[in-house]
Amino acid sequence: MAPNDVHTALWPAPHASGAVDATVHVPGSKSVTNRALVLAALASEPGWLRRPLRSRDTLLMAGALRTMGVGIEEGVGPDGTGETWRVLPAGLFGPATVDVGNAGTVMRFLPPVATLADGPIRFDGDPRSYERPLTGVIEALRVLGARIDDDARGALPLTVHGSGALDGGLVEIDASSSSQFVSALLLSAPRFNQGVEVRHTGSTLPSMPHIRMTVDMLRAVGAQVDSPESGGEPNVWRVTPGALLGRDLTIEPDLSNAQPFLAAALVTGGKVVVPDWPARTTQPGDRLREIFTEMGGSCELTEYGLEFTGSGAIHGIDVDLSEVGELTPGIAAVAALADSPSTLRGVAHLRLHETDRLAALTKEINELGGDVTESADGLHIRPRPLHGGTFHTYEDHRMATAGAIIGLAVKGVRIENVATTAKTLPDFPDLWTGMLGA
Ligand SMILES: O=C(O)C1=C[C@@H](OP(=O)(O)O)[C@@H](O)[C@H](O)C1
Ligand SMILES: C=C(OP(=O)(O)O)C(=O)O
Repeated sequence: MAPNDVHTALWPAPHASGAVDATVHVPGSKSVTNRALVLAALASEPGWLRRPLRSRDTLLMAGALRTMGVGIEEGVGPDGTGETWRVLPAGLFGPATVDVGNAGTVMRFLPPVATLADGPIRFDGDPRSYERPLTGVIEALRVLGARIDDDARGALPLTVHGSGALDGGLVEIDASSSSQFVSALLLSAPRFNQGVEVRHTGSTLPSMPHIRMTVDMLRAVGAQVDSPESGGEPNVWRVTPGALLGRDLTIEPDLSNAQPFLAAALVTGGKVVVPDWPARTTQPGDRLREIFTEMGGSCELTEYGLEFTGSGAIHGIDVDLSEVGELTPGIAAVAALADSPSTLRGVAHLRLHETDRLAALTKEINELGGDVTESADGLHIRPRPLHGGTFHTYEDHRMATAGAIIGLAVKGVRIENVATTAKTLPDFPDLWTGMLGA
């Protein structure tokens, strides 16, 4: 296959001939890996990331930090076990060019890091990265003392003229289009001269668990953070300046990437076990235990992991997904196969994710015979008998896995560019066929 053909290649989504019964080892969390890389790079001593996710988004993050001077070595952990990245912090410097791909975490978390570099750091990425919201980060960094040349739209491509330090201080932002604006400012803030006080002024704020993940991970490396959850004002976060510790951190499995496998148990009335499901976590994917139970499954969380069992019935759901927006494509796919209608709400910001996910899900499910309509902030899904056809993915990993879920129950679904799952789960096709025992 010629290199470009991968984008138009069609993958015949496997149809399940019976109930699945599988154990699926899900690779590490994208969100945890990329936060851990940033925090380790800003620490005052070396650290380890054990079982990091190796996918397009995390390799872009590691590559970007390396171009700014950080050492990231392949290796084994301090006890001699486990695949590990050893991160060696160093003085950050430019000139350097960062490729953000279409990774929200890279395009938002790294401009604040770049303000601490000595020299210009240019940011560029996939065409879609030019359309994704970034103004909140750019404007906030300017208020905090940074010099940034952008394209006047407040978007990529841009150059951060790092001067080796940033004043920091108080900043107001509207993060209603992405929680990553808040996370980005907090992650680098221990290294700002005055730390930071971030005040979110917008009417809504999506993906709160991801902000809690940022706060928890900052605290775990020694940062002092005041947050709304710890008794602070709503929508206000404060980070005190200070040195960060190098840690030995084992990355949790990516619970959002566990979604298609749990969905397979639900859709086929089977059973899937995901080892190492954390007992406590800030990952939004943990909400699947509740959401997929309401949709017809049941689950048991043990020391070994999560065992999720389908009953054979799939029910529709009326749910606000604003906290867990990245679960929407997988929930929509299951909802299209349910025995009653669903309403998914609170996710208008998905129109500016990897693709316009609300439009893409509506179009692709309807082209298979479905009945989906967009609302102002989500989807109405009325299940209909579906038929085979091409499921376009718009370079969106979660569209590809959503199509694969439908393919389990509907013969003849062909997923365009399944390779796009490499953004966060390069092993997806193999894990999927392995789960099905193919
Ligand atoms: O901080 C993070 O790791 C993420 C935050 C969320 O972004 P938005 O708040 O932009 O939806 C989520 O959708 C994305 O997949 C990962
Ligand atoms: C929205 C997502 O990614 P990103 O980190 O690029 O925002 C996602 O993974 O669903």
